[in-house]
Amino acid sequence: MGREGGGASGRGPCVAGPGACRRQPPVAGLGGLGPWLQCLFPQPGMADSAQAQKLVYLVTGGCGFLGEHVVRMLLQQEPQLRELRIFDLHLGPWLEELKTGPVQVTAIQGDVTQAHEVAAAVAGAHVVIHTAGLVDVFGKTSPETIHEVNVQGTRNVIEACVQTGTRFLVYTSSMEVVGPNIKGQPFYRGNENTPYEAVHRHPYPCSKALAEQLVLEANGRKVLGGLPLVTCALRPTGIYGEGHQIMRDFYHQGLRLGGRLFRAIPASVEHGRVYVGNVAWMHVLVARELEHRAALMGGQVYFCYDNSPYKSYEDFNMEFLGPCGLRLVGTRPLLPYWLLLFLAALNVLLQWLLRPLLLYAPLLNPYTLAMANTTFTVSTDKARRHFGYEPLFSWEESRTRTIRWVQAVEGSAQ
Ligand SMILES: NC(=O)c1ccc[n+]([C@@H]2O[C@H](COP(=O)([O-])OP(=O)(O)OC[C@H]3O[C@@H](n4cnc5c(N)ncnc54)[C@H](O)[C@@H]3O)[C@@H](O)[C@H]2O)c1
Ligand SMILES: CC(C)CCC[C@@H](C)[C@H]1CC[C@H]2[C@@H]3[C@H](O)C=C4C[C@@H](O)CC[C@]4(C)[C@H]3CC[C@]12C
Repeated sequence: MGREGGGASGRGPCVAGPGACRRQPPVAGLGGLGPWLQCLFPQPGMADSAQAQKLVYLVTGGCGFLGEHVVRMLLQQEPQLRELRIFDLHLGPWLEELKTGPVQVTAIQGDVTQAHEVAAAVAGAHVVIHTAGLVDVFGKTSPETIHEVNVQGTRNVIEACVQTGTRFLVYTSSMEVVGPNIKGQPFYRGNENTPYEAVHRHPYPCSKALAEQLVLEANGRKVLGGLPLVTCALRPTGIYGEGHQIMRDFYHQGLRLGGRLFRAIPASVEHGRVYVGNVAWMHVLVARELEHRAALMGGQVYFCYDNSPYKSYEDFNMEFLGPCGLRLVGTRPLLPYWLLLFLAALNVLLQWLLRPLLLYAPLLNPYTLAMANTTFTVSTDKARRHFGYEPLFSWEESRTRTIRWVQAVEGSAQ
């Protein structure tokens, strides 16, 4: 079987340097009770798998938006799990509830930029899912820090695998490794092989591209014991779902504006979105299948996709915010693009002027405007062909879960 790669490989240059399956149905509605109930009422074949609980997984960034879903998904869907290590700079209080289940849950407070902390966490793990990262496109952190966490942190994870003999590494990359690029060229329903000039300037996509490259190049390196490291990278588009901070920000902004949001982006600009539960499920499947399909999957990249509809960023958000009482005003953008660009540039200036006094980091800046205003959507079946991925959550279920979560945010804000 020929190797896939090519086109939208995301290995294009960063023009600025670092500065610049076995599918199982979800245990619906059980929350963290799934594994418990499965123990009490074993399904056919469960006795075997319970005896085979032998694997140790490490999830870096396991307390983040995606990381928490990966952690919960592993506990629900990976019968071979014996120990789950959760490594994060900030540990969440919700981890406590997981510690009473049948899988040993080990919470490790640590920093991926500290090689010794990473090595200690990785030692003895069979699989590492590396989701930890600094997601900052708003200028909250310096480019150097973004590089340190996203690139050096990933290098530390790779070296820890090599030094301690861990063979399987799954890296959470991003669509931004490919685009939108600095020229604002559309990527319309493309796949992993679609030709596209992946050229970036912003520190975040640059760091993700460099880190992904490190991960893919590490595939095949000999780890302690002499066996080869098997790596692959998952590239989610814009993730949405329970816990999505930016959705929460838009919701609160809409409430402040009297229940209205004002259209800024033409409805015709498609922005790729994928439900967090499906992204987590893809991570679990890849982690499971890497061993059996190392020759096919090692060194590969996969876009994360599901059946979420193709829409503009704002129209997509309204799928959830609409049922929560918000309205998107205007069928066309209310402000001309040049004025939005001017406001975005003004925000950069204000951020710089105010920096000695406070952190001013609004959602609108030239980079976020370009992202929202450039078509970037994926249409691929590579994950299905390579490891049998099918979305675990339908669009209807993803939508319902997200709406319920926004409504709960509303309830808790009152
Ligand atoms: N949110 C998206 O739309 C999206 C899309 C594509 C890719 N991604 C990628 O998915 C991953 C997770 O993103 P997210 O949206 O869940 O972000 P998040 O900020 O919610 O989660 C990141 C987690 O990493 C942890 N972390 C940060 N710095 C760390 C450090 N130095 N050491 C240890 N842990 C550290 C944070 O504490 C946090 O819990 C990131 O790698 C991101 O690049 C996210
Ligand atoms: C012009 C304004 C009215 C709207 C601004 C929206 C802006 C904050 C949104 C638009 C697109 C969003 C990004 C996109 O969904 C994909 C990713 C990839 C991921 O790796 C990190 C998050 C990120 C950058 C989203 C951040 C918020 C963006 C820029």
